[in-house]
Amino acid sequence: MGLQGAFASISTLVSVNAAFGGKPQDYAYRVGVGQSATQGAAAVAGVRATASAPRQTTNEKLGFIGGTGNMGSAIIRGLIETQAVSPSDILSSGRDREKLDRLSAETGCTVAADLATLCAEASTLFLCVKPAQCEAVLDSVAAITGGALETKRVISVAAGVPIATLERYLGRQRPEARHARVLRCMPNILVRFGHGVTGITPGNFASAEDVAWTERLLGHLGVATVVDEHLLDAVVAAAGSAPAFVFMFMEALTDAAVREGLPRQVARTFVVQTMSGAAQMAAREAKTHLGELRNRVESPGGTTIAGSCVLEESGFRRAVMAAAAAAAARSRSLGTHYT
Ligand SMILES: O=C(O)[C@@H]1CCC=N1
Repeated sequence: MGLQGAFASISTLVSVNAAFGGKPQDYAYRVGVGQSATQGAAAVAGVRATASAPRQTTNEKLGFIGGTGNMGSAIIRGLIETQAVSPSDILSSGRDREKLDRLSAETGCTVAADLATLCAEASTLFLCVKPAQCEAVLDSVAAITGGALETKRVISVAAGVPIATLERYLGRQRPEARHARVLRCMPNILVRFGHGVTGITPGNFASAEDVAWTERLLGHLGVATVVDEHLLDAVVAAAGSAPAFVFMFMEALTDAAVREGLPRQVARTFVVQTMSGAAQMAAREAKTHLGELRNRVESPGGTTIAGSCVLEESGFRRAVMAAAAAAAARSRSLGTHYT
């Protein structure tokens, strides 16, 4: 086998391993037990903290408004693939009928004929539309559901739209609908594969059971933790936007490896596996300072410290911190815009 062939075999093995590592599929459709941050760290390390927890099933139907968008479809696919929810319990609506049909064909979820059907059948409504569309959609939801609104949870994943604003939108048609059971979430795209992070903030009228239910459900997609609303901007910085920063880092490292001579696909596989392995090591050694983990790789006078010094001289940390601060600031400014 030539060098190229050897790389190809390694690449296949690595991909298969990464795809199936640490994801037992031995639980039936259920809404599982939510994960604390510590349990979440174990889940990141490939140890499913929820695997031995009591099983809980749900017969509730979940309705996704805007289910074909990036976040809506990531949550739907994540819930189905982690077997947290049966496809038959998921309804989706959206503006693009072709995309909806494709989502339904690929996942088994049901396409809701219209918003009225979705609101009538689902007891939890996931609002996965763009922030600017929330007002019109919630107006319609309130008008359609009328007095039945209090029997439903409304879970918004729209970035930057405050709880008070969501409640106000719902209450415009009927003042009592201001008391709707709203929860606001900031998930990241990694919920798609059960390795996501979601910050959850209950609205003023969500019950403790609503909070626990939502934490359990989204805990199936990674780490799901309740945070104060003002901290959702920080969740954007640390998790919501962060996958894009990580992808940029991986892209740059892949280019660098190609420049050093590795075939691109091999370079990509090695970089992705290294990132995944480093994340698992950091999760397993959750009490060890990240700087110490880095120091373990840096031999005195060696290759790594030579590279680390260049990152420091180039302002790597400063750039990362400024990027995260910009993401949080943008999230705050969206919040002000929609107040
Ligand atoms: O870029 C955005 O605005 C959204 C919010 C967090 C991730 N993506």
